[in-house]
Amino acid sequence: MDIAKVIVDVPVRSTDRTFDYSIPESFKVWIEVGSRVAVPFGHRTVQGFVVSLEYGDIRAIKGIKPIQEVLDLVPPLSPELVELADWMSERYACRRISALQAMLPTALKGKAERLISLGDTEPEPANEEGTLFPDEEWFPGFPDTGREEREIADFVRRGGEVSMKQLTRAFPDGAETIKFMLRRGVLRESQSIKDKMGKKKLKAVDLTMEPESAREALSKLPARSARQKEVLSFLIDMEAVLPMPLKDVLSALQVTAGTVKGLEDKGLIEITEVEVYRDPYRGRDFKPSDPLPLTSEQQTVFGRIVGAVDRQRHEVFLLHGVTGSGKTEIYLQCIQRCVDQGRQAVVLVPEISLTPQMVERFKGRFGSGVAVMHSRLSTGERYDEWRKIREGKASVAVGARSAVFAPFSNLGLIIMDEEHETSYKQEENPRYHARDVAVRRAMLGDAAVILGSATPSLESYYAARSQSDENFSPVLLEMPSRALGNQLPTVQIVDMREELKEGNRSMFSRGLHSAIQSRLERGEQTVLLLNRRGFSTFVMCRSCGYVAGCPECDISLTYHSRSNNLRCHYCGHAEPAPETCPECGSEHIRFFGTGTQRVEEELGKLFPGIRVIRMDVDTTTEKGSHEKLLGQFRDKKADVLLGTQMVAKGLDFPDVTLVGVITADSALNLPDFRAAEKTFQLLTQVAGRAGRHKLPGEVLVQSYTPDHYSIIHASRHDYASFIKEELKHRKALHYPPYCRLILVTLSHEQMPVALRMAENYAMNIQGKARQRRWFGSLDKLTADGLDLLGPVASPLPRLKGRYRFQCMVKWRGAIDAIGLAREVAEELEDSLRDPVLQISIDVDPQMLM
Ligand SMILES: Nc1ncnc2c1ncn2[C@@H]1O[C@H](COP(=O)(O)OP(=O)(O)OP(=O)(O)O)[C@@H](O)[C@H]1O
Ligand SMILES: [Zn+2]
Ligand SMILES: [Zn+2]
Repeated sequence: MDIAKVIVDVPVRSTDRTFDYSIPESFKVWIEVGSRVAVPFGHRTVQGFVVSLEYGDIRAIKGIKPIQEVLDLVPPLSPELVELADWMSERYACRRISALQAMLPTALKGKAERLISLGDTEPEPANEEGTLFPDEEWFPGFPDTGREEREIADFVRRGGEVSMKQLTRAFPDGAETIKFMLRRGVLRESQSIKDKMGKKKLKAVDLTMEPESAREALSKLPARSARQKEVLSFLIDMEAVLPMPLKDVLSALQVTAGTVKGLEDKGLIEITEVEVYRDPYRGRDFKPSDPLPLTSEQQTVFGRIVGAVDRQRHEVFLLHGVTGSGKTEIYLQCIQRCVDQGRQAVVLVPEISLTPQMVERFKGRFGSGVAVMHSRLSTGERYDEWRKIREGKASVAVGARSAVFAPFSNLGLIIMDEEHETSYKQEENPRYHARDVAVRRAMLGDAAVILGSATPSLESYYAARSQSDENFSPVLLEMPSRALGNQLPTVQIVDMREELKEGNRSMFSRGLHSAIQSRLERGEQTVLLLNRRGFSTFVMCRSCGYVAGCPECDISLTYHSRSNNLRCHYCGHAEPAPETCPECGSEHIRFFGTGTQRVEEELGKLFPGIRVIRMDVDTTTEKGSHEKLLGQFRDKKADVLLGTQMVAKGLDFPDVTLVGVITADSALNLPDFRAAEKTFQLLTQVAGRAGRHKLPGEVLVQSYTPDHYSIIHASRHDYASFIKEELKHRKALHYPPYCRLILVTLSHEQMPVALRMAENYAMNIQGKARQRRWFGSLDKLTADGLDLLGPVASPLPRLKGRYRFQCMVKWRGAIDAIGLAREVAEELEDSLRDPVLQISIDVDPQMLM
């Protein structure tokens, strides 16, 4: 191969294509598709990724430059991942470089670095006058410039090559001289790519000779070197585990580094550096677990999945199993099958449920072969877990969203737990959804996919049922009963309007109050969920439960305090905020809001002495705090676990018999067409925490809209009925899964400019769609086509000093709407050449901000 096609890491759109570089002879064995290289680009050296290799006559290509450096011995990306990045760039209208970068740990985000080495010119000779007057006091105005120059040259010579940073640190006042030396060619500058974080090295001690000879040397050591003799004889005994970390030697024998150094000076041992992995779970024991005999329901599902795993065939399964049905056990046994075949597996879990309990279940079964990747690890730890995967030291990766890019070479199975979770969608560029990426990656590599959930997303469930999408038609597998044979907990809905009518203004209904009381008396535990999503943005009547909604869009209006009005973020409808309830005339109409802290205080007042663990963003920022709080709750150091969404998922505590939901409705009122779906999912999940073992569970759901179908169906554990009703709404209003969305946000520092751009964008995309005969209202479009809503101000109308407007493209069918949205954006950017203008494209948005 002679030519490498490289995607360069330069943040402008015009570079979103490959550039050709020649491959120097000495690099030919190292360069593969997926290699990371340093290449000259303009006047700089930049990082790039090799995406293909070609034969060719490099002399025929004018101006072709050679690759400067290969940055890793093992390419950080596989050909499969490179192909996946290509697909992502089309699927999500993002640049190829941002897709490639999303696949790598932060530690590998290389930056160019200036390197200084000696040039051909000799430094200035010693200044004779200067040597005559060594005290440097003579002749002000004639400093010995030669001396500083020689010192700098010596420093560079010793290092061979030093970075500009090191040099200026060593000679803080030497900038002038360094510049002068560079200009005369005494020093030479080059550029290289330096990683953000290196590998961790540890000093280690090793014998320089066979134990036999070492023993002989030991006997010859003089008696006064008693400490040294002790060290040497220890090392001889430990021969099998050498090299041994220096610090372990020091602490085992209580000797100083000087003693060990003495032995090195005598040539008996050597102190080397070994690479170590920063293991975030070092020193932690995980209870080993054996495969459980499967229940018959599990057996059926397992048989179906391993059929695909054994044949190494691409197939996608949607595993719909109620809470506690034993989905995790299925995951574990499928992984085992996959690993037995010499392939690897990835388990994706939502960040928030990547609890120690979860990690323990995988580490307990597969030991150190499990790499864990999540955002609470340090950059170094994450890098090392990633390396463990790339270097073949792990065969299972458990992690959040980005673990879908785990650099396995022969991935056979991808599992996505709680597949309905919105956190699988990345909200910043590249705006990918890990579910789609997982399915695509598995397709490229003949791997199986399991999407598991007690409440599958409408998109997945609909796709499984209709089998109409050729790229995504999962096989539906159901597990309707719990693995331990116990019942799902009973759920009671408490009408909070009634409570208010009867004079109870507290946030706890009488029912929930007495339920907590009885748990305290029986020594059982309670989980309390405060759903904070959507608080204080909507207007609700406390007397009748009325919520102000948009007459056009069937979603709630958002309150804007500055203008004191209510607005719809889909269509732009606005109206003044009401003083009294338009339904019942009550004055108890207000903006809703309650924090976990207030609930905690209230608990303390109502139940003196109650022990509460509060889990929310405030109490879990510190590293390890999550683990600590849950550990305390498991050890029964508290009666109540109170928290936000975090307490709803994945927890499996035997003594939790009561789950209380403070207000079920808050998320219902978000300006989001998925509000009902999210409410149903959250209630089902949190209810599933109760009565998972021997003791039966009870769930109390407080609500101001107890008749809402999402709440009623959740209380009956009736997924099918909920889906049926929700699909009806989606169909009538043309929302996914009956169409797809692209959210285009345009922002600028100047409001009128931003607005004009957004209007232009809308006009242009409509015009082009019309030309292609795609445009029309989805009501009337029977087949393929697109419609456009907006422009309207974004729900966050001003962000970081920028005004934001959005257009929503609704489309369906086989048209290339994504390509069109991108094309119109790029044309607008090209015609304006305004660097302040930003256009972001979010395909299949989850958050409509
Ligand atoms: N075959 C089995 N035999 C005995 N116990 C089992 C079996 N399968 C699962 N269990 C136990 O049942 C409980 C629930 O299982 P698990 O946590 O895997 O369910 P899940 O479907 O993942 O639940 P959730 O969606 O609520 O997190 C666990 O305590 C688990 O150890
Ligand atoms: Zn009212
Ligand atoms: Zn509206």
